[in-house]
Amino acid sequence: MFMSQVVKGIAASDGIGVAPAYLLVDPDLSYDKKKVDDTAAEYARVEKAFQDSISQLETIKENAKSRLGDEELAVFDAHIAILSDPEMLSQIKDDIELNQTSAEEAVDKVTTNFSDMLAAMTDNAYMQERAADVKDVAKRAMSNLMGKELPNIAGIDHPVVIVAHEITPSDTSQMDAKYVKGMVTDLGGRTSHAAIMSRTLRIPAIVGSQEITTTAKQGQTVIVDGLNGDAIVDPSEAEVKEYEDKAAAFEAERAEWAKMVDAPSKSKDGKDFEIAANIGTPDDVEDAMAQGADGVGLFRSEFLYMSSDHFPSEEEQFKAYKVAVAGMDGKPVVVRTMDIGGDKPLDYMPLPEELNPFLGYRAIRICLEQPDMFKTQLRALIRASEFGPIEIMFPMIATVAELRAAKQIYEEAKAEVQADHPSLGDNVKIGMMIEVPLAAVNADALAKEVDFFSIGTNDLIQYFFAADRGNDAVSYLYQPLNPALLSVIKHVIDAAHRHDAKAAMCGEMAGDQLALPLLMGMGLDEYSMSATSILRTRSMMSKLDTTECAKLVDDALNLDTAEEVEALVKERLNLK
Ligand SMILES: C=C(OP(=O)(O)O)C(=O)O
Ligand SMILES: [Mg+2]
Repeated sequence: MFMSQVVKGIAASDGIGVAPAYLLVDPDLSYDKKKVDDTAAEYARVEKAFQDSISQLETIKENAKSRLGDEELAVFDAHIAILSDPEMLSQIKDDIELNQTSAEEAVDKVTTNFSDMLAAMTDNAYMQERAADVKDVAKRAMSNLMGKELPNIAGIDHPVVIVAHEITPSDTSQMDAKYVKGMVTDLGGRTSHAAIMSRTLRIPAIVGSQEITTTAKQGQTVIVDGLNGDAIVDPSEAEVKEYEDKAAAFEAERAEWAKMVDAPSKSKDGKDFEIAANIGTPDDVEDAMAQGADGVGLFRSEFLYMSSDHFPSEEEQFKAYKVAVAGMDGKPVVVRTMDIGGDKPLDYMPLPEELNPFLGYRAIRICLEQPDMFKTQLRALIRASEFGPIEIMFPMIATVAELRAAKQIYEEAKAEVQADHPSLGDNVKIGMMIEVPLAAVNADALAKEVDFFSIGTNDLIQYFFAADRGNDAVSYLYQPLNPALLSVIKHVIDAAHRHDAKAAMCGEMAGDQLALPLLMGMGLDEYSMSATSILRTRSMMSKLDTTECAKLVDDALNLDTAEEVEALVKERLNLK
């Protein structure tokens, strides 16, 4: 009898997608050692595999041209150059002729020697990085030798559902949302960066399924239900029909929300709020405007650094910020200074090996240690403020001393810019993220020093509950509705207001339907979220009364568990 399989995971990005599975899993490249007799034929296999690899890279480069910049495209040229290296080819040839080794063994041995040699050049970071390139190229050549296909996200040119053990932010940045109809991973939590990117790209997604890579086979149809976290592998026709209907109902709801695009962000009783967009690159501004965002509440500037192969210069950064702020047409753009480290490393900026990178040398901690690098970003931002309202926000601030040090460096950067452009930067608002528990508790002292707070609940919850945000095994501890957490959030909002600072939120909780009435009841001013969630939130906000929301907060804070709060909110909202 026909049996589809349902794999359950964490719903990470709304929507429903159906397409054949594209496994982002490396093929098995192991081989048996053997002696060959016809060494000339064996070397001819190597030549063919290398030639095929070059042709594939040329095609991938050609296809990616419209989406990637010159620097990213140059990586393909570097890989082609390695495949044409006469020294490497002659060593492979010698090994086959002299030792009668198989093509697989010779390629494996020689490329491993090359990459080990490069990796050992500890005084030359550039050459060390090339070691990874040689490994990458060797993998392609080996798969061609063995007639196995290598996954290649940038080259996908037909509808697929991506199935992977784990997806990195750099994988998502190569995805073309036109073809990627959904994604399902074994690992990851709702606030992992891959999940956040899938929402930005509007790709229905399920993370933390634990078993999708063992259940789904290459090419098998997969339904991704990003609304409730079910992946249906090899569905029946009836199931496909059922989900097509569900997708149509979701689209109808979306069409209803779309009517809110020019509406103000107001509660039922007429209180004004702001609903802003979280963006990763200046290109996302277009979508933010199309979704009617009141501004950008979080520009994750580190993605600018991550998509480059070198440290972006002041001029390069200035151009990017200018595009973003000009694109928002007078609406404010909050740029968070670089939040590198944790799960967002930079290839060209070696960071120390750390046991706990999320608790380590990251974000503002790096910037305060390397003020010249920090100032380059700040000068670019101040200069871009000529083209629209830019606000600057510091990530991961724990103490008042850190905040003051960051502001001091900002003042120095401003003085440098003002030597050429007097008064530029005088209107730039300065804020900080609240994502370290100590900062949340100490919000009154910090609020005196800033124009605004933005609560980063992704990290705040991770640190508050001591539960890695990307680890599905502890995802039950992602509890935005936990009353103890809610009381801390309320304290942060109240502290901001006591000191005339604005209270914003840019963590994923800001777009959470069940959290919305609670946050409105606490008086949160700005809600910054994936652009895809803006209209749904605005629609829901227009139906909520702030006095009733405030009563809901009082009642919720008297409860003891997240489950009890969830039940209470659902009852008040008349949800099942
Ligand atoms: C918005 C946040 O920043 P990021 O998700 O980039 O860490 C957060 O921590 O909530
Ligand atoms: Mg954060």
